[in-house]
Amino acid sequence: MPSRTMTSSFNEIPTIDLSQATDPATLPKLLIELRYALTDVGFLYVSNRGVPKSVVDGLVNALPKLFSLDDEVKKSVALEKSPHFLGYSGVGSENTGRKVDKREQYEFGTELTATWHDGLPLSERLRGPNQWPEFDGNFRSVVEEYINELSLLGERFLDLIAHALSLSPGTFQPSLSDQHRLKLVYYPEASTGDSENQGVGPHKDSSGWWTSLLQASPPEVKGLQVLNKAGYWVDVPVVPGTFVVNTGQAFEVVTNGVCKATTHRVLSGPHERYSVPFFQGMRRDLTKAEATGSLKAHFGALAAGKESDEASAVDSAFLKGKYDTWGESQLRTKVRSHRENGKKFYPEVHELYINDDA
Ligand SMILES: O=C(O)CCC(=O)C(=O)O
Ligand SMILES: [Fe+2]
Repeated sequence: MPSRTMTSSFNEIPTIDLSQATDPATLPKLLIELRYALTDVGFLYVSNRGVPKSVVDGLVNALPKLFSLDDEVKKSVALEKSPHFLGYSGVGSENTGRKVDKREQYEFGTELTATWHDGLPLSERLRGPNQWPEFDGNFRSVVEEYINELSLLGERFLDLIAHALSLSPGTFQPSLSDQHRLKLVYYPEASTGDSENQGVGPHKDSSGWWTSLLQASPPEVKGLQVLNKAGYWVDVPVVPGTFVVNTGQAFEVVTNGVCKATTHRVLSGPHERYSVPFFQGMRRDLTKAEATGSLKAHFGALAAGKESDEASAVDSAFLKGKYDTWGESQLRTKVRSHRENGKKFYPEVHELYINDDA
């Protein structure tokens, strides 16, 4: 790869048309666009995404009903019952950057059985079964199908990324986790005169390699913003038929900072909003040394670009090398985001994690 210095900022999010990846006539242009999106923006829209419309629509259509279920049903699958941080959490139970996020969510993951026992790293306890609410008989298969499709898309995407960064296909595959995670999220509308409008506070995604976000509300509903290198917030409007894909912290580490995990947030506004982020997981036992080691020479030749001061100040333990494994930093994020759960299931590290600002 030629050496380069990244100085430019961005004012909009580029779009990558995935259908161009299968045609040798369009692939070279696609790779150039993808490389720019990876190195200079960290966010992109993916169109012609190769996921059946029926799978996406099935999930989108379930959301209003899911969030209007009785409190009793929501409580029956409460996150606070799960050491795996899988389940429902209400407005006010999650923090980002020491402030409360105004959103409700159901978190699901690749369906797994719990296998953790004393002696294994605590982060292995993140693996476990989902909690399924009593709801429309079809719901579980709708979610499982969606997770399955997004897992496959994520693998195809990793190969395309490798290609765009002049690496062999399969380069990133050995670091994939057995668990990907999915959130179904509802942001209530902000009340008039409400000075606190943090839907989710500024953060870099800390659940793995890539996030594929489905903005599941109509285009007039705003909320998602990303921080550009000049320190300005840029809107990411809803574009029907696309996913918004962004770099997670693990990918920033692996690429030696060449592909930055871009800071983003959601502001609540005059409309309620639904969204569905899918987090492609990274092996929990992967160490920072292992993650950066083999590709050091490849990415070391590239100057890592500067980000804004606000972005550098965002909590990012794995990036800063504070914890040895990816799993530990992932567990730390979960404990910090859902503190009551952290205290209940992980008392031995709760204090350490919540007091340790990275
Ligand atoms: O709801 C959104 O648009 C973004 C959510 C998000 O950034 C997250 O959950 O990590
Ligand atoms: Fe995020």
